[in-house]
Amino acid sequence: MAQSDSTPAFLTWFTEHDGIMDTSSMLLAIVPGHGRAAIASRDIPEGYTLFEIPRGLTLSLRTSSLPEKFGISAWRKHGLHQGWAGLILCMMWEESLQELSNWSGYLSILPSSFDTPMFWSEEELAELKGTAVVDKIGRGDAERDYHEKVTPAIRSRLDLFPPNVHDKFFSVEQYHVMGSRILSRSFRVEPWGKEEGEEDDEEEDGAEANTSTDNAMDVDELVERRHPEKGQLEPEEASDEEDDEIEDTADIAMVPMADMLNARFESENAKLFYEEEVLKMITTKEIQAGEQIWNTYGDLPNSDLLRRYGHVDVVTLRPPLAGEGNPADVVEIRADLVVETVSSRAQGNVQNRVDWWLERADDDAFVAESDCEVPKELISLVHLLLLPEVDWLKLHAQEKLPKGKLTPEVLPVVIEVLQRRLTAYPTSLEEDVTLLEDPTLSTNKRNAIVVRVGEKRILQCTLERIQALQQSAGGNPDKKRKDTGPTRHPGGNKKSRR
Ligand SMILES: C[S@@+](CC[C@H](N)C(=O)[O-])C[C@H]1O[C@@H](n2cnc3c(N)ncnc32)[C@H](O)[C@@H]1O
Repeated sequence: MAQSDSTPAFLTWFTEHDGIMDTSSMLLAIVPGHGRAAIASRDIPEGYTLFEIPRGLTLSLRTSSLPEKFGISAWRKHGLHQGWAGLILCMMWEESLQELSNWSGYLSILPSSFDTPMFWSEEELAELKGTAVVDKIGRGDAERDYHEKVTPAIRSRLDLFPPNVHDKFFSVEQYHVMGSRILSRSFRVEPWGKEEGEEDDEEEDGAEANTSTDNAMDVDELVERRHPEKGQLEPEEASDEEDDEIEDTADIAMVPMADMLNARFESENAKLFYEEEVLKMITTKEIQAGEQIWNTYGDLPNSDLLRRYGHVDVVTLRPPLAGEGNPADVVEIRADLVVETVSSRAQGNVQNRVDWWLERADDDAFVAESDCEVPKELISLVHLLLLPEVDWLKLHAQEKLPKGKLTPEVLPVVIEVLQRRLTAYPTSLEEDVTLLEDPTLSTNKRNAIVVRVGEKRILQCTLERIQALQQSAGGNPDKKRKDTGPTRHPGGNKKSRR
Protein backbone atom coordinates (compact mmCIF):
# COMPACT_ATOMS: atom_id res chain seq x y z
CA MET A 1 0.00 0.00 0.00
CA ALA A 2 1.46 3.32 -1.02
CA GLN A 3 0.61 6.74 0.27
CA SER A 4 -0.34 8.97 -2.68
CA ASP A 5 1.97 11.91 -3.45
CA SER A 6 -0.74 14.46 -2.73
CA THR A 7 -1.74 12.97 0.63
CA PRO A 8 0.90 14.74 2.82
CA ALA A 9 -0.13 18.15 1.40
CA PHE A 10 -3.78 17.35 2.14
CA LEU A 11 -2.96 16.25 5.69
CA THR A 12 -1.03 19.48 6.26
CA TRP A 13 -3.96 21.54 4.94
CA PHE A 14 -6.36 19.56 7.13
CA THR A 15 -4.46 20.13 10.38
CA GLU A 16 -3.67 23.76 9.52
CA HIS A 17 -7.44 24.30 9.23
CA ASP A 18 -8.11 22.82 12.69
CA GLY A 19 -8.94 19.31 11.54
CA ILE A 20 -7.70 16.69 14.01
CA MET A 21 -6.58 13.23 12.90
CA ASP A 22 -5.18 10.54 15.18
CA THR A 23 -2.14 9.63 13.09
CA SER A 24 -1.18 6.92 15.59
CA SER A 25 -4.37 5.01 14.67
CA MET A 26 -4.94 5.52 10.95
CA LEU A 27 -3.22 6.44 7.74
CA LEU A 28 -4.30 7.17 4.18
CA ALA A 29 -2.97 4.82 1.51
CA ILE A 30 -3.69 3.76 -2.06
CA VAL A 31 -5.33 0.33 -2.18
CA PRO A 32 -5.34 -1.22 -5.68
CA GLY A 33 -8.86 -1.09 -7.14
CA HIS A 34 -10.14 1.14 -4.32
CA GLY A 35 -8.18 4.36 -4.81
CA ARG A 36 -7.29 6.16 -1.59
CA ALA A 37 -8.38 4.37 1.59
CA ALA A 38 -8.14 4.78 5.37
CA ILE A 39 -6.19 1.98 7.04
CA ALA A 40 -5.93 1.16 10.75
CA SER A 41 -2.26 1.43 11.75
CA ARG A 42 -2.89 -0.31 15.10
CA ASP A 43 -5.69 -2.26 16.76
CA ILE A 44 -8.49 0.26 17.44
CA PRO A 45 -11.30 -0.27 19.98
CA GLU A 46 -14.99 0.40 19.28
CA GLY A 47 -16.19 3.94 20.01
CA TYR A 48 -12.83 5.52 19.23
CA THR A 49 -12.63 8.94 17.52
CA LEU A 50 -10.40 8.68 14.44
CA PHE A 51 -10.68 12.29 13.29
CA GLU A 52 -12.64 15.49 13.83
CA ILE A 53 -13.70 18.06 11.25
CA PRO A 54 -14.79 21.56 12.31
CA ARG A 55 -18.14 22.39 10.71
CA GLY A 56 -16.57 25.42 9.01
CA LEU A 57 -14.28 23.09 7.07
CA THR A 58 -17.18 21.37 5.33
CA LEU A 59 -17.89 22.82 1.89
CA SER A 60 -21.53 23.60 1.13
CA LEU A 61 -23.93 26.38 0.18
CA ARG A 62 -23.75 27.43 3.83
CA THR A 63 -19.97 27.74 4.01
CA SER A 64 -18.94 28.95 0.52
CA SER A 65 -19.04 32.73 0.26
CA LEU A 66 -20.26 32.64 -3.37
CA PRO A 67 -24.04 32.85 -2.75
CA GLU A 68 -23.59 35.94 -0.59
CA LYS A 69 -21.18 37.63 -3.02
CA PHE A 70 -23.52 36.84 -5.91
CA GLY A 71 -26.49 38.23 -3.97
CA ILE A 72 -29.23 36.01 -2.63
CA SER A 73 -32.00 37.49 -4.77
CA ALA A 74 -29.88 37.16 -7.97
CA TRP A 75 -29.04 33.60 -6.87
CA ARG A 76 -32.74 32.82 -6.76
CA LYS A 77 -33.46 34.68 -9.99
CA HIS A 78 -31.05 32.35 -11.78
CA GLY A 79 -32.71 29.32 -10.20
CA LEU A 80 -29.53 28.43 -8.29
CA HIS A 81 -31.52 27.83 -5.10
CA GLN A 82 -33.19 24.82 -6.71
CA GLY A 83 -31.56 21.45 -7.26
CA TRP A 84 -27.83 20.93 -7.66
CA ALA A 85 -26.75 23.77 -9.91
CA GLY A 86 -25.98 26.19 -7.04
CA LEU A 87 -23.84 23.75 -5.09
CA ILE A 88 -21.98 22.68 -8.22
CA LEU A 89 -21.35 26.33 -9.12
CA CYS A 90 -19.94 26.93 -5.60
CA MET A 91 -17.55 24.01 -6.08
CA MET A 92 -16.45 25.31 -9.51
CA TRP A 93 -15.96 28.81 -8.13
CA GLU A 94 -13.96 27.66 -5.10
CA GLU A 95 -11.69 25.67 -7.41
CA SER A 96 -11.27 28.69 -9.71
CA LEU A 97 -9.94 30.68 -6.72
CA GLN A 98 -7.08 28.16 -6.48
CA GLU A 99 -4.89 28.86 -3.42
CA LEU A 100 -7.16 31.74 -2.40
CA SER A 101 -9.95 29.27 -1.62
CA ASN A 102 -10.26 28.06 1.95
CA TRP A 103 -10.57 24.54 0.48
CA SER A 104 -7.66 24.62 -1.99
CA GLY A 105 -5.72 21.89 -0.13
CA TYR A 106 -8.82 19.70 -0.27
CA LEU A 107 -10.06 20.40 -3.81
CA SER A 108 -6.62 19.65 -5.24
CA ILE A 109 -6.78 16.00 -4.14
CA LEU A 110 -10.32 15.30 -5.37
CA PRO A 111 -10.66 13.08 -8.46
CA SER A 112 -11.18 14.63 -11.90
CA SER A 113 -11.95 11.38 -13.69
CA PHE A 114 -14.56 8.81 -12.76
CA ASP A 115 -15.56 5.26 -13.67
CA THR A 116 -19.26 6.17 -13.51
CA PRO A 117 -21.43 5.62 -16.64
CA MET A 118 -21.86 9.42 -16.86
CA PHE A 119 -18.45 9.37 -18.55
CA TRP A 120 -18.75 6.16 -20.60
CA SER A 121 -18.67 5.89 -24.38
CA GLU A 122 -21.78 4.81 -26.31
CA GLU A 123 -20.18 1.41 -26.80
CA GLU A 124 -19.65 0.99 -23.06
CA LEU A 125 -23.16 2.21 -22.26
CA ALA A 126 -24.55 -0.45 -24.61
CA GLU A 127 -23.20 -3.01 -22.12
CA LEU A 128 -25.75 -1.75 -19.59
CA LYS A 129 -28.77 -2.37 -21.84
CA GLY A 130 -31.58 -3.93 -19.84
CA THR A 131 -30.22 -2.79 -16.45
CA ALA A 132 -31.64 -0.17 -14.09
CA VAL A 133 -28.69 2.14 -14.79
CA VAL A 134 -29.49 3.24 -18.33
CA ASP A 135 -32.44 5.57 -17.69
CA LYS A 136 -30.97 7.11 -14.55
CA ILE A 137 -27.66 8.58 -15.67
CA GLY A 138 -29.17 12.04 -16.23
CA ARG A 139 -26.40 13.62 -18.29
CA GLY A 140 -28.96 15.51 -20.39
CA ASP A 141 -30.77 16.94 -17.35
CA ALA A 142 -27.47 18.09 -15.85
CA GLU A 143 -26.47 19.80 -19.08
CA ARG A 144 -29.82 21.55 -19.30
CA ASP A 145 -29.20 23.01 -15.83
CA TYR A 146 -25.72 24.04 -16.87
CA HIS A 147 -26.96 25.89 -19.96
CA GLU A 148 -30.15 27.35 -18.45
CA LYS A 149 -28.94 28.34 -14.98
CA VAL A 150 -25.18 28.25 -14.61
CA THR A 151 -24.05 29.82 -17.90
CA PRO A 152 -26.35 32.89 -17.58
CA ALA A 153 -25.29 33.30 -13.94
CA ILE A 154 -21.60 33.22 -14.89
CA ARG A 155 -22.12 35.72 -17.71
CA SER A 156 -23.99 38.08 -15.40
CA ARG A 157 -21.03 38.46 -13.00
CA LEU A 158 -17.74 38.61 -14.87
CA ASP A 159 -16.17 40.16 -11.76
CA LEU A 160 -16.70 36.84 -9.94
CA PHE A 161 -16.16 34.64 -12.99
CA PRO A 162 -13.43 36.28 -15.12
CA PRO A 163 -13.69 35.22 -18.80
CA ASN A 164 -10.05 34.04 -18.92
CA VAL A 165 -10.86 31.18 -16.48
CA HIS A 166 -14.15 30.08 -18.07
CA ASP A 167 -12.66 27.31 -20.20
CA LYS A 168 -10.58 25.88 -17.37
CA PHE A 169 -12.98 26.09 -14.44
CA PHE A 170 -16.53 26.64 -15.74
CA SER A 171 -16.91 24.31 -18.73
CA VAL A 172 -19.73 21.79 -19.00
CA GLU A 173 -17.15 19.03 -18.44
CA GLN A 174 -16.09 20.68 -15.17
CA TYR A 175 -19.78 20.86 -14.25
CA HIS A 176 -20.00 17.07 -14.64
CA VAL A 177 -16.77 16.58 -12.67
CA MET A 178 -18.05 18.67 -9.75
CA GLY A 179 -21.46 16.99 -9.90
CA SER A 180 -19.76 13.60 -9.78
CA ARG A 181 -17.58 14.65 -6.84
CA ILE A 182 -20.72 15.65 -4.95
CA LEU A 183 -22.59 12.49 -5.94
CA SER A 184 -19.81 10.16 -4.84
CA ARG A 185 -18.43 11.98 -1.78
CA SER A 186 -20.97 14.29 -0.14
CA PHE A 187 -22.77 13.93 3.19
CA ARG A 188 -25.96 15.44 4.47
CA VAL A 189 -25.04 17.72 7.38
CA GLU A 190 -27.97 19.42 9.05
CA PRO A 191 -27.50 22.53 11.17
CA TRP A 192 -27.09 21.80 14.86
CA GLY A 193 -30.37 21.70 16.74
CA LYS A 194 -32.53 21.13 13.66
CA GLU A 195 -35.13 18.52 14.50
CA GLU A 196 -35.90 15.93 11.88
CA GLY A 197 -38.55 17.27 9.51
CA GLU A 198 -38.12 20.81 10.81
CA GLU A 199 -37.48 23.46 8.19
CA ASP A 200 -34.68 25.95 8.56
CA ASP A 201 -34.85 29.62 7.57
CA GLU A 202 -33.59 29.04 4.06
CA GLU A 203 -36.36 26.58 3.44
CA GLU A 204 -38.99 28.89 4.84
CA ASP A 205 -38.29 31.80 2.56
CA GLY A 206 -37.75 29.61 -0.47
CA ALA A 207 -39.97 26.60 -0.09
CA GLU A 208 -39.49 25.53 -3.66
CA ALA A 209 -35.76 25.46 -3.13
CA ASN A 210 -35.97 21.74 -2.61
CA THR A 211 -38.23 20.70 -5.41
CA SER A 212 -35.73 19.71 -8.06
CA THR A 213 -35.93 15.96 -8.14
CA ASP A 214 -35.50 15.53 -11.88
CA ASN A 215 -31.89 16.54 -11.76
CA ALA A 216 -28.99 14.27 -12.62
CA MET A 217 -28.41 13.86 -8.92
CA ASP A 218 -31.74 13.60 -7.22
CA VAL A 219 -31.50 14.90 -3.69
CA ASP A 220 -32.85 11.65 -2.34
CA GLU A 221 -29.89 9.82 -3.84
CA LEU A 222 -27.60 11.71 -1.54
CA VAL A 223 -29.98 11.57 1.37
CA GLU A 224 -30.24 7.82 1.03
CA ARG A 225 -26.53 7.63 1.30
CA ARG A 226 -25.74 9.36 4.56
CA HIS A 227 -28.40 10.67 6.82
CA PRO A 228 -28.01 12.29 10.20
CA GLU A 229 -30.28 11.02 12.86
CA LYS A 230 -29.81 11.88 16.48
CA GLY A 231 -26.37 13.27 15.83
CA GLN A 232 -25.23 10.47 13.60
CA LEU A 233 -24.50 10.63 9.89
CA GLU A 234 -25.63 7.41 8.38
CA PRO A 235 -27.38 6.08 5.29
CA GLU A 236 -31.09 5.88 5.12
CA GLU A 237 -33.21 3.01 3.89
CA ALA A 238 -33.93 4.00 0.32
CA SER A 239 -37.43 2.58 0.47
CA ASP A 240 -38.37 4.65 3.50
CA GLU A 241 -37.40 7.85 1.83
CA GLU A 242 -40.12 8.31 -0.74
CA ASP A 243 -41.64 11.22 1.19
CA ASP A 244 -38.29 12.88 1.69
CA GLU A 245 -37.43 13.22 -1.96
CA ILE A 246 -37.70 16.94 -1.62
CA GLU A 247 -34.67 17.83 0.43
CA ASP A 248 -32.53 20.77 1.19
CA THR A 249 -29.35 21.01 -0.86
CA ALA A 250 -28.05 23.46 1.74
CA ASP A 251 -27.66 20.40 3.98
CA ILE A 252 -25.47 18.63 1.43
CA ALA A 253 -21.80 19.13 2.22
CA MET A 254 -18.40 17.93 1.14
CA VAL A 255 -16.67 16.71 4.29
CA PRO A 256 -12.87 16.63 3.91
CA MET A 257 -11.26 13.47 5.37
CA ALA A 258 -14.62 11.76 6.01
CA ASP A 259 -14.83 11.21 2.25
CA MET A 260 -11.55 9.28 2.23
CA LEU A 261 -13.34 6.19 3.54
CA ASN A 262 -14.41 3.50 1.11
CA ALA A 263 -17.39 1.20 1.64
CA ARG A 264 -18.23 -2.47 1.07
CA PHE A 265 -21.44 -4.43 1.63
CA GLU A 266 -22.09 -4.79 5.39
CA SER A 267 -18.47 -3.97 6.23
CA GLU A 268 -18.98 -0.64 8.00
CA ASN A 269 -16.72 -0.21 11.01
CA ALA A 270 -16.78 3.59 11.39
CA LYS A 271 -19.44 6.25 11.12
CA LEU A 272 -19.61 10.04 11.02
CA PHE A 273 -21.34 11.64 14.00
CA TYR A 274 -22.00 15.31 14.47
CA GLU A 275 -21.87 17.69 17.36
CA GLU A 276 -22.56 21.39 17.58
CA GLU A 277 -19.14 22.50 16.36
CA VAL A 278 -17.51 19.41 14.88
CA LEU A 279 -18.15 16.21 12.95
CA LYS A 280 -16.41 13.10 14.29
CA MET A 281 -15.55 9.81 12.61
CA ILE A 282 -15.99 7.20 15.34
CA THR A 283 -15.38 3.45 15.10
CA THR A 284 -18.50 1.29 15.41
CA LYS A 285 -16.52 -1.96 15.81
CA GLU A 286 -13.08 -3.04 16.88
CA ILE A 287 -10.68 -2.73 13.95
CA GLN A 288 -7.48 -4.77 13.64
CA ALA A 289 -4.19 -3.19 12.57
CA GLY A 290 -3.91 -3.28 8.77
CA GLU A 291 -7.66 -3.48 8.16
CA GLN A 292 -9.43 -0.97 5.99
CA ILE A 293 -11.66 1.54 7.82
CA TRP A 294 -15.01 1.31 6.05
CA ASN A 295 -17.88 3.74 6.06
CA THR A 296 -21.18 2.72 4.46
CA TYR A 297 -22.86 4.11 1.36
CA GLY A 298 -26.08 2.39 2.38
CA ASP A 299 -25.46 -1.13 1.00
CA LEU A 300 -26.80 -0.23 -2.41
CA PRO A 301 -27.41 -2.56 -5.36
CA ASN A 302 -24.58 -2.70 -7.87
CA SER A 303 -26.62 -0.71 -10.41
CA ASP A 304 -26.68 2.25 -7.98
CA LEU A 305 -23.10 1.78 -6.80
CA LEU A 306 -21.90 1.86 -10.39
CA ARG A 307 -24.02 4.87 -11.32
CA ARG A 308 -23.06 6.97 -8.29
CA TYR A 309 -19.59 5.74 -7.29
CA GLY A 310 -18.21 3.88 -10.29
CA HIS A 311 -17.54 0.57 -8.53
CA VAL A 312 -19.46 -2.63 -7.73
CA ASP A 313 -19.51 -4.89 -4.66
CA VAL A 314 -18.72 -8.57 -5.10
CA VAL A 315 -19.04 -10.66 -1.92
CA THR A 316 -20.46 -14.09 -1.08
CA LEU A 317 -24.16 -14.32 -1.91
CA ARG A 318 -26.79 -15.79 0.41
CA PRO A 319 -29.35 -18.50 -0.32
CA PRO A 320 -31.40 -18.87 -2.39
CA LEU A 321 -28.65 -17.29 -4.52
CA ALA A 322 -25.21 -18.86 -4.71
CA GLY A 323 -21.77 -17.72 -5.81
CA GLU A 324 -20.48 -14.18 -5.65
CA GLY A 325 -22.23 -10.86 -6.22
CA ASN A 326 -23.99 -8.14 -4.27
CA PRO A 327 -26.71 -9.40 -1.87
CA ALA A 328 -28.32 -5.93 -2.09
CA ASP A 329 -28.92 -6.27 -5.84
CA VAL A 330 -32.39 -5.73 -7.21
CA VAL A 331 -34.02 -5.91 -10.61
CA GLU A 332 -36.72 -3.57 -11.85
CA ILE A 333 -39.68 -4.96 -13.78
CA ARG A 334 -41.77 -2.28 -15.45
CA ALA A 335 -45.53 -2.45 -15.10
CA ASP A 336 -45.98 -1.99 -18.85
CA LEU A 337 -44.17 -5.31 -19.43
CA VAL A 338 -46.69 -6.96 -17.11
CA VAL A 339 -49.59 -5.28 -18.91
CA GLU A 340 -48.24 -6.31 -22.34
CA THR A 341 -47.78 -9.90 -21.17
CA VAL A 342 -51.17 -10.23 -19.57
CA SER A 343 -53.09 -8.38 -22.31
CA SER A 344 -53.76 -11.43 -24.48
CA ARG A 345 -55.36 -13.19 -21.50
CA ALA A 346 -56.91 -10.11 -19.89
CA GLN A 347 -60.61 -9.61 -19.30
CA GLY A 348 -62.61 -6.45 -20.06
CA ASN A 349 -61.14 -3.04 -20.83
CA VAL A 350 -57.45 -3.32 -19.95
CA GLN A 351 -56.75 0.41 -20.25
CA ASN A 352 -59.48 1.30 -17.72
CA ARG A 353 -58.03 -1.13 -15.22
CA VAL A 354 -54.47 0.06 -15.81
CA ASP A 355 -55.46 3.72 -15.37
CA TRP A 356 -57.31 2.86 -12.16
CA TRP A 357 -54.32 0.88 -10.91
CA LEU A 358 -51.84 3.65 -11.77
CA GLU A 359 -53.79 6.07 -9.61
CA ARG A 360 -53.39 3.74 -6.64
CA ALA A 361 -50.01 2.12 -7.19
CA ASP A 362 -46.86 3.28 -5.44
CA ASP A 363 -44.76 3.05 -8.59
CA ASP A 364 -45.00 1.94 -12.21
CA ALA A 365 -42.11 -0.51 -11.78
CA PHE A 366 -41.74 -3.49 -9.46
CA VAL A 367 -38.54 -4.35 -7.64
CA ALA A 368 -37.48 -8.00 -7.32
CA GLU A 369 -34.82 -8.69 -4.70
CA SER A 370 -32.25 -11.37 -3.98
CA ASP A 371 -34.76 -13.41 -1.94
CA CYS A 372 -36.18 -14.45 -5.36
CA GLU A 373 -39.76 -13.65 -4.33
CA VAL A 374 -42.11 -12.21 -6.94
CA PRO A 375 -43.04 -8.67 -5.82
CA LYS A 376 -46.53 -8.77 -4.29
CA GLU A 377 -47.56 -5.62 -6.17
CA LEU A 378 -46.73 -7.32 -9.48
CA ILE A 379 -48.91 -10.31 -8.61
CA SER A 380 -51.69 -7.96 -7.56
CA LEU A 381 -51.60 -6.23 -10.96
CA VAL A 382 -51.78 -9.58 -12.76
CA HIS A 383 -54.81 -10.54 -10.68
CA LEU A 384 -56.44 -7.22 -11.43
CA LEU A 385 -56.06 -7.67 -15.18
CA LEU A 386 -57.27 -11.27 -15.11
CA LEU A 387 -60.41 -10.55 -13.08
CA PRO A 388 -63.76 -11.37 -14.67
CA GLU A 389 -65.70 -8.17 -15.36
CA VAL A 390 -68.16 -8.72 -12.52
CA ASP A 391 -65.35 -9.03 -9.95
CA TRP A 392 -63.53 -6.04 -11.39
CA LEU A 393 -66.66 -3.90 -10.96
CA LYS A 394 -66.96 -5.04 -7.36
CA LEU A 395 -63.33 -4.28 -6.64
CA HIS A 396 -63.60 -0.92 -8.36
CA ALA A 397 -66.60 0.01 -6.24
CA GLN A 398 -64.81 -1.09 -3.07
CA GLU A 399 -61.62 0.78 -4.00
CA LYS A 400 -59.55 -2.33 -3.33
CA LEU A 401 -56.49 -3.75 -5.02
CA PRO A 402 -56.25 -7.56 -5.24
CA LYS A 403 -53.91 -9.32 -2.82
CA GLY A 404 -50.52 -10.35 -4.11
CA LYS A 405 -51.15 -14.07 -3.71
CA LEU A 406 -49.50 -16.57 -6.03
CA THR A 407 -52.46 -18.60 -7.29
CA PRO A 408 -52.37 -21.08 -10.20
CA GLU A 409 -54.00 -18.48 -12.48
CA VAL A 410 -51.15 -16.03 -12.19
CA LEU A 411 -48.22 -18.46 -12.38
CA PRO A 412 -48.02 -18.73 -16.21
CA VAL A 413 -48.26 -14.95 -16.55
CA VAL A 414 -45.53 -14.37 -13.98
CA ILE A 415 -43.32 -16.94 -15.73
CA GLU A 416 -43.81 -15.19 -19.07
CA VAL A 417 -43.10 -11.78 -17.53
CA LEU A 418 -39.82 -13.04 -16.05
CA GLN A 419 -38.83 -14.74 -19.31
CA ARG A 420 -39.57 -11.58 -21.30
CA ARG A 421 -37.70 -9.42 -18.78
CA LEU A 422 -34.63 -11.64 -19.27
CA THR A 423 -34.72 -10.95 -23.02
CA ALA A 424 -34.22 -7.20 -22.36
CA TYR A 425 -30.49 -7.92 -21.98
CA PRO A 426 -28.55 -8.58 -25.17
CA THR A 427 -26.70 -11.55 -23.62
CA SER A 428 -27.71 -14.57 -21.55
CA LEU A 429 -26.64 -15.19 -17.95
CA GLU A 430 -24.42 -18.08 -19.06
CA GLU A 431 -22.73 -15.92 -21.71
CA ASP A 432 -22.05 -13.21 -19.12
CA VAL A 433 -20.54 -15.65 -16.65
CA THR A 434 -18.18 -16.83 -19.40
CA LEU A 435 -17.35 -13.23 -20.38
CA LEU A 436 -16.31 -12.49 -16.79
CA GLU A 437 -13.59 -15.13 -17.03
CA ASP A 438 -11.70 -12.94 -19.51
CA PRO A 439 -8.83 -11.31 -17.54
CA THR A 440 -8.35 -8.64 -20.23
CA LEU A 441 -11.81 -7.05 -19.72
CA SER A 442 -11.76 -3.28 -19.11
CA THR A 443 -12.98 -2.09 -15.69
CA ASN A 444 -16.09 -0.47 -17.17
CA LYS A 445 -17.07 -3.53 -19.18
CA ARG A 446 -16.42 -5.84 -16.24
CA ASN A 447 -18.54 -3.65 -13.94
CA ALA A 448 -21.37 -3.53 -16.50
CA ILE A 449 -21.33 -7.34 -16.77
CA VAL A 450 -21.33 -7.70 -12.97
CA VAL A 451 -24.44 -5.47 -12.80
CA ARG A 452 -26.17 -7.51 -15.55
CA VAL A 453 -25.26 -10.81 -13.93
CA GLY A 454 -26.62 -9.66 -10.57
CA GLU A 455 -29.97 -8.69 -12.08
CA LYS A 456 -30.22 -11.82 -14.25
CA ARG A 457 -29.41 -14.11 -11.31
CA ILE A 458 -32.40 -12.71 -9.43
CA LEU A 459 -34.68 -13.10 -12.46
CA GLN A 460 -33.43 -16.63 -13.16
CA CYS A 461 -33.74 -17.75 -9.55
CA THR A 462 -37.24 -16.24 -9.26
CA LEU A 463 -38.24 -17.89 -12.53
CA GLU A 464 -36.99 -21.30 -11.36
CA ARG A 465 -38.92 -20.97 -8.10
CA ILE A 466 -42.14 -20.11 -9.91
CA GLN A 467 -41.67 -22.89 -12.46
CA ALA A 468 -41.16 -25.38 -9.62
CA LEU A 469 -44.30 -24.04 -7.96
CA GLN A 470 -46.24 -24.44 -11.18
CA GLN A 471 -45.10 -28.03 -11.52
CA SER A 472 -46.03 -28.84 -7.95
CA ALA A 473 -49.40 -27.13 -8.50
CA GLY A 474 -50.18 -29.98 -10.90
CA GLY A 475 -49.11 -29.16 -14.41
CA ASN A 476 -51.18 -26.79 -16.41
CA PRO A 477 -52.86 -24.29 -14.11
CA ASP A 478 -55.10 -23.10 -16.96
CA LYS A 479 -56.53 -26.61 -17.19
CA LYS A 480 -56.89 -26.73 -13.45
CA ARG A 481 -58.84 -23.49 -13.55
CA LYS A 482 -61.30 -24.98 -16.10
CA ASP A 483 -61.72 -28.03 -13.90
CA THR A 484 -62.57 -25.95 -10.87
CA GLY A 485 -65.16 -23.78 -12.52
CA PRO A 486 -65.08 -20.05 -13.23
CA THR A 487 -62.03 -18.05 -12.25
CA ARG A 488 -62.28 -17.01 -8.67
CA HIS A 489 -61.31 -13.47 -7.86
CA PRO A 490 -58.08 -14.00 -5.92
CA GLY A 491 -58.60 -11.05 -3.64
CA GLY A 492 -62.37 -11.30 -3.55
CA ASN A 493 -64.07 -10.70 -0.21
CA LYS A 494 -60.70 -10.31 1.42
CA LYS A 495 -59.38 -7.23 3.05
CA SER A 496 -57.24 -5.30 0.62
CA ARG A 497 -54.20 -3.24 1.54
CA ARG A 498 -56.07 -0.08 0.60
C1 LIG B 1 -16.03 8.65 -0.74
S1 LIG B 1 -14.82 8.24 -1.92
C2 LIG B 1 -13.72 7.22 -1.02
C3 LIG B 1 -12.26 7.61 -1.22
C4 LIG B 1 -11.71 7.32 -2.59
N1 LIG B 1 -11.30 5.93 -2.70
C5 LIG B 1 -10.55 8.22 -2.95
O1 LIG B 1 -9.61 7.75 -3.60
O2 LIG B 1 -10.61 9.41 -2.68
C6 LIG B 1 -15.79 7.14 -2.90
C7 LIG B 1 -15.04 6.52 -4.07
O3 LIG B 1 -14.15 5.53 -3.59
C8 LIG B 1 -14.14 4.39 -4.45
N2 LIG B 1 -14.61 3.22 -3.67
C9 LIG B 1 -15.26 3.23 -2.50
N3 LIG B 1 -15.53 1.99 -2.07
C10 LIG B 1 -15.01 1.16 -3.00
C11 LIG B 1 -14.96 -0.27 -3.14
N4 LIG B 1 -15.52 -1.09 -2.25
N5 LIG B 1 -14.36 -0.77 -4.24
C12 LIG B 1 -13.80 0.04 -5.17
N6 LIG B 1 -13.82 1.39 -5.10
C13 LIG B 1 -14.42 1.94 -4.02
C14 LIG B 1 -15.09 4.71 -5.59
O4 LIG B 1 -14.31 5.24 -6.64
C15 LIG B 1 -15.97 5.80 -5.02
O5 LIG B 1 -16.48 6.69 -5.99
